[in-house]
Amino acid sequence: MPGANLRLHNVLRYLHIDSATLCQRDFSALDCLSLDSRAVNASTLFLAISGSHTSGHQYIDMAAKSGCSLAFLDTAKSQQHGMLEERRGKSEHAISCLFVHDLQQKLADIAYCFYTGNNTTNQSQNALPSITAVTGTNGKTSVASLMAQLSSLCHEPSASIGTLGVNLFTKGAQQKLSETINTTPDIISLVTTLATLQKRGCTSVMLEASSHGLAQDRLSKLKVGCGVFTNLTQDHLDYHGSMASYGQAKRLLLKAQDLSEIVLNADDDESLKWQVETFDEQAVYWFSLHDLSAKRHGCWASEINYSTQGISFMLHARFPYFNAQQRVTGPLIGAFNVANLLAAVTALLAQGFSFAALVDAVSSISAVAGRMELFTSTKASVLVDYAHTPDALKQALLAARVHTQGKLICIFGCGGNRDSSKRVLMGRIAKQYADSIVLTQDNSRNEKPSTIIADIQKGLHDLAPHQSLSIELDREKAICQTWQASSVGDIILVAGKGHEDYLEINNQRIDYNERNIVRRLTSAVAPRTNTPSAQSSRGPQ
Ligand SMILES: CC(=O)N[C@H]1[C@@H](OP(=O)(O)OP(=O)(O)OC[C@H]2O[C@@H](n3ccc(=O)[nH]c3=O)[C@H](O)[C@@H]2O)O[C@H](CO)[C@@H](O)[C@@H]1O[C@H](C)C(=O)N[C@@H](C)C(=O)N[C@H](CCC(=O)O)C(=O)O
Repeated sequence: MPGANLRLHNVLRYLHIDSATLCQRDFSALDCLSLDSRAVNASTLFLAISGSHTSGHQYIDMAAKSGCSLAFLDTAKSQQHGMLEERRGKSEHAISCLFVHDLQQKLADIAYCFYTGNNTTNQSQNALPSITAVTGTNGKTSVASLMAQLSSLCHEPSASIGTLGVNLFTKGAQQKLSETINTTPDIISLVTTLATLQKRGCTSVMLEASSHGLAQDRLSKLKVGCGVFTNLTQDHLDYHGSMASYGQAKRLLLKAQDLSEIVLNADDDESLKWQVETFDEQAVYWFSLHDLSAKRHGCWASEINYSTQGISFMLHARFPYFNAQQRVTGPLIGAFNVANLLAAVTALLAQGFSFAALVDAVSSISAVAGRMELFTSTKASVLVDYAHTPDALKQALLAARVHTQGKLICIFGCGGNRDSSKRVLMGRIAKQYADSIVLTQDNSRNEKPSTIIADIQKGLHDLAPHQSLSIELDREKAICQTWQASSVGDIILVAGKGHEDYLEINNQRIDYNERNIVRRLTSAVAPRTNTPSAQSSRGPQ
């Protein structure tokens, strides 16, 4: 790996700027790139470009204050390419500014030169981890995470990049490396992350490709070997204007460099549009909850069982060079997760993974933290989920229902100082889909918890004879007491907090980690097993 000066030298060579331009100033500390003045320090080369709201040029002084010593400024043809200017703003911190023509278009190549020393996209990317991009309205995060877990269980360390930040998986164990501002980061952040991951031994990366990211060309200089499309439902119309252009933005993935394998959802009509737009050299694979038509290659599921231990189904794979089938089991909840798992397995098989190794690996996967995360025990199984809107609560309860053999118990509250109209709706949904309801505190902020609970109760009149309602404001106590009173076959859905690690009460954040509370409670009695026991005969709803 080139040293800091060598990195800069590589970039200057690519830009056809003589290194002597830098007048022998010492930039040896530079070891990373950033587009954002808020993220720079003494070792950052700041790349100032224009955006839709503002321009990086306005933040040169701010970057200097943070210790940044060199900035590249995007410049029109009127200014001389390669001109160096010393700036000393109000802060008295000096910063060297180098003017670069069409900096915006050169960002990817600058990043490749800086981090890999190569100035061709092909060479550079071969040195970095391979990329699978996952797009679609729902399931991106889960599919990317499942793929990274499975790949790491079968092969080398693998990573996911998306809504949950940058996560590195080694033999299935997850390590969070950093947060991401955008689901799909800008090209500079992406190449920076790929270089960091490569240093840590990571060989493959599963990247969430948002429609904004695709529409804004964030991936255009990235070599994406495999693309996965999950589904399309209504979202982001404020940005894309119509479902047609939202769908079109997603399909821009087909134009990604080097895309050779595409995985489509045979149960989603939008996939047909993808199929029509694929290029000859792209191989198409499918996944489905139903038998794939004999002409299609890919994976499907049959004999799906949902239990308090998770999902279990017969995995069928039909690929050009092999056919196989075997039962797989995993601690995941809901038909949508069967689909997510099928998408992940199909994409990995398409890339040459062994069927037997993948089947083995499935039993060791975990749900995404705080998203229908299953904790099994000798009493009820507990699901920790982030659902905090009426629709999300409904979907979580519907998914949990098919796994329940006894009672479905729902523990939840609502936030304070926010949209109060959802409270009664969430009450109604709990009444419609749960057997027992326990109301408790969520982030009440500076509202009285009893007022919030009274609002939820307005949706909980006239419960059926088999239903029960209780109230316990102390959230941890509510969970412990409910679990103590539960029986084998019951499922307790604790909704609202998910992966968060605080409660906001009286306008103060207090430490509160629901996943740890539930893990302690359930594992004190029995460690989690991944082997489904008694299974529900009910199908997905
Ligand atoms: C509308 C939109 O997508 N905007 C994105 C766009 O911002 P922009 O072009 O408006 O940039 P700008 O704010 O004008 O700033 C121009 C330049 O000045 C820099 N700057 C700006 C301010 C400052 O203090 N210092 C500084 O250096 C900026 O880093 C940027 O380089 O380019 C930025 C850099 O790549 C993105 O971070 C930013 O995403 C904003 C944060 C955002 O909220 N985007 C959402 C809509 C989005 O992209 N969401 C999708 C996920 C959607 C989903 O699936 O749910 C995503 O991929 O995250």
